[in-house]
Amino acid sequence: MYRIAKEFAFSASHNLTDLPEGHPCKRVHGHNYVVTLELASEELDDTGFIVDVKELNALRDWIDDTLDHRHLNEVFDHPNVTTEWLCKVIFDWCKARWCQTSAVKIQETPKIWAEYRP
Ligand SMILES: Nc1nc2c(c(=O)[nH]1)N=C([C@H](O)[C@H](O)COP(=O)(O)OP(=O)(O)OP(=O)(O)O)CN2
Ligand SMILES: [Zn+2]
Repeated sequence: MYRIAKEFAFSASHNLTDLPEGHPCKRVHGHNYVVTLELASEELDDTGFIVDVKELNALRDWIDDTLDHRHLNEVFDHPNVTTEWLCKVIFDWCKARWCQTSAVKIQETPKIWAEYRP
């Protein structure tokens, strides 16, 4: 199996609305998110690529236009944009474009990451 991965970064705010009163993450706060998109394939194209990594800049453009410097609760009209939940959203966006999409990992803080890998 061949695998490639590319990182993308954005900054955004969110609040986890359904957490109990007093939990700090119930308040609006921000993160510098790092998204890692992974693609996997048993085969390579004629150039020797799974996918040209340049093509993956479509995700960078979508992140810049949709997520960067925005309030994620508003973007998704969702009360709890957790890192896990966001991994699945980005995974589905990528899978619709690149069938080789195999996982999306998001680093929310230097100490926390989540991954969606079917
Ligand atoms: N399973 C999850 N748990 C939590 C998530 C999440 O996405 N998935 N998110 C949060 C908050 O967004 C929060 O911002 C996390 O950051 P922080 O409280 O700073 O957590 P740290 O572990 O980095 O900080 P400590 O001070 O070490 O606790 C909460 N939970
Ligand atoms: Zn948070």
